[in-house]
Amino acid sequence: MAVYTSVPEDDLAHFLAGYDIGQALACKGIAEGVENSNFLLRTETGPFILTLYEKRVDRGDLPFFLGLMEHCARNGIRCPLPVRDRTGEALGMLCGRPAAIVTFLDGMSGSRLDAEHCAEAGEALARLHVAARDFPVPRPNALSFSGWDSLAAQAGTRADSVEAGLSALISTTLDDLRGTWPDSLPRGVIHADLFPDNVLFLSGRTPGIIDFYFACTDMLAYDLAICINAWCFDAEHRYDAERGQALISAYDRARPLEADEIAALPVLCRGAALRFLLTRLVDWLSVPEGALVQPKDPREYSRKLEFHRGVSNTADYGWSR
Ligand SMILES: Nc1ncnc2c1ncn2[C@@H]1O[C@H](COP(=O)(O)OP(=O)(O)OP(=O)(O)O)[C@@H](O)[C@H]1O
Ligand SMILES: N[C@@H](CCO)C(=O)O
Repeated sequence: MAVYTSVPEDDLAHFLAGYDIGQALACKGIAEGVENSNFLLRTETGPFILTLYEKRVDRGDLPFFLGLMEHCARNGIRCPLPVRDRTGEALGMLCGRPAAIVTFLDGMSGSRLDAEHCAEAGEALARLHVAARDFPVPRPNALSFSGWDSLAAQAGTRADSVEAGLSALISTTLDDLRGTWPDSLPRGVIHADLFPDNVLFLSGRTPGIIDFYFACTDMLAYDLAICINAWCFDAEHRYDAERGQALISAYDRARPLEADEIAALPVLCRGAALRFLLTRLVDWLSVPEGALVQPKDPREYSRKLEFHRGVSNTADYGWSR
């Protein structure tokens, strides 16, 4: 459950009075997710998602995210659309938080992932990269390599209270990446959080893509590395080469990878594993008082990082062209 900010009925009624979607019939906090306060909002005109943006979303970035969703929808991606109020605004304030209403997307997140799910996710990611290619607004990635030192400093040696040796693993990985992090790969708009809970499968339809709130401008192959980590390990956090082969080859068919992107995948996967290890670790060590949230376990990503540290080339992921 992730509800950091509750919404009293009369505040919600006042907020909705500015929209043309009818009165609220129900508004329920949503269990999944850890970053924002999400509610399933049903009004007289149908289902919506009400989101109150929390600590990791900068209000100034919201026009980028909402504009990107509209751009992707216009370019064939099945994703939510922001609902604009009577003044044409997609972004408001509710209970002291920036807030927006988006359309509800049908579909289910895959609970038991298989190679088919991974192939669909790989293709969906590549289609998203192609669809967003001409989105005109840049947004630096605050959670790329340049942001990891400060996250590591926030956790500091408290990391070892979560798992013995974790602070050493983090500092060693940061040192390794400092000299090898790529800086000349193809760049564009990336989703940066395309985990299974952000892809909604529905038979006969392209997968729905939600949660654009980490989208930014960065290396496209880094987004693929984030997906390899999120989709291609089993419940015991062991790499599944069949899933990896399915995901990478489906991506490559929809947006052919360049040779230097292929060669860089192992280092990108290490960096992507470190990024989510660090954000999960910081959240794990600092759950706000009273928040209804189940933080995600950082040790899942220390396992994945250890795996990638043993990978010497991309063929080890089960895929080669
Ligand atoms: N437009 C939508 N249509 C249908 N369901 C949605 C939509 N947006 C969000 N959800 C549901 O709400 C859940 C949480 O949403 P979201 O992933 O955006 O939250 P979050 O706090 O950013 O979570 P995280 O970043 O940890 O994935 C999703 O997993 C999905 O079940
Ligand atoms: N998808 C992220 C949470 C949002 O950044 C994780 O699983 O750590």
